[in-house]
Amino acid sequence: MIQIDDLQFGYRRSRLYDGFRLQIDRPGVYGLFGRNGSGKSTLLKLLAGLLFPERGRIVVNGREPRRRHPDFLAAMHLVPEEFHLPDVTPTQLAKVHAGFYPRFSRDAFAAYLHEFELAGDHRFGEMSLGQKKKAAIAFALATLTPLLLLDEPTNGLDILGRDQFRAIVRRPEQRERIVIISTHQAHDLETIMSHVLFVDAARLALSAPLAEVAAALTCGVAADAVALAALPDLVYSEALGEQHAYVAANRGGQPGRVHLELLYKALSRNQAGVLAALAAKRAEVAGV
Ligand SMILES: Nc1ncnc2c1ncn2[C@@H]1O[C@H](COP(=O)(O)OP(=O)(O)OP(=O)(O)O)[C@@H](O)[C@H]1O
Repeated sequence: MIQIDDLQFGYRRSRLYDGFRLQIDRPGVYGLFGRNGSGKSTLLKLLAGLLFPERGRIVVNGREPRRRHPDFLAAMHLVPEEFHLPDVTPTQLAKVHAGFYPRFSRDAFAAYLHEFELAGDHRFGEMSLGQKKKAAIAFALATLTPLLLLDEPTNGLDILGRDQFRAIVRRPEQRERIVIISTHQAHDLETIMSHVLFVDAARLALSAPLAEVAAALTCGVAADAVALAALPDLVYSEALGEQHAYVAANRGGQPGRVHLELLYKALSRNQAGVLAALAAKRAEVAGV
């Protein structure tokens, strides 16, 4: 479980986080979104205890990451965007590093390598960038730590690799963990994500279950400008030739599919509109 209160952090002169709060108390796949430079990688490093808050408090599974307590390290795994693997094989990697993770599953690791079409005896030095990334992800997913942090995991994976990644994350043994995935590849998360987190301007602008977003907002395509103009409570739109893709408040309709790329644009261009639609839906559900 994660609790961040009043976090302040910056590099040298720039203040990246100020009064930042985040609470995660349920397992799930949390998609972490935000503009370039908004601080997603930094947040993952703070959660992993690789960077320390200037002010405020971060607690992960009852421990402060900055203290790097052995119990904390055994319950968390981070795959950074860029990483180095020694020139060994996946099997040798598991032999050496599995011991750090009490829940590590050799069976799951073998199954994930198989899913990614990787051989356990293939040296990392002879693998392509995408293959190394798959091996690192397979290892990370096999640790079964209660917290898993993945920074841009699907960057460098081919189209089938992205499918394979989603298939592994959907497996039952992954459901008990908190998996936070920072990404710009919104489509890669659409079918596996349970919660959306959006960081902006030093704060957490949005933290919501995807089901709540689906109930509050409708993503769709209007046939033309006239149909678009007829939509009540429009939050965001963009032209697609004659047609217009849009995000609008969902007034009493059934929850539909959330188009994450459109949601991201709506949050970037009209954050107040998105938040107002969510607040209205919460009030409606609460019967206020
Ligand atoms: N080691 C560092 N020293 C100084 N500034 C840094 C350092 N690392 C990151 N920054 C700055 O902090 C800000 C946030 O960086 P971060 O990598 O956390 O953003 P991000 O949201 O992950 O970005 P992207 O989407 O481009 O990957 C950026 O303005 C970046 O230039």
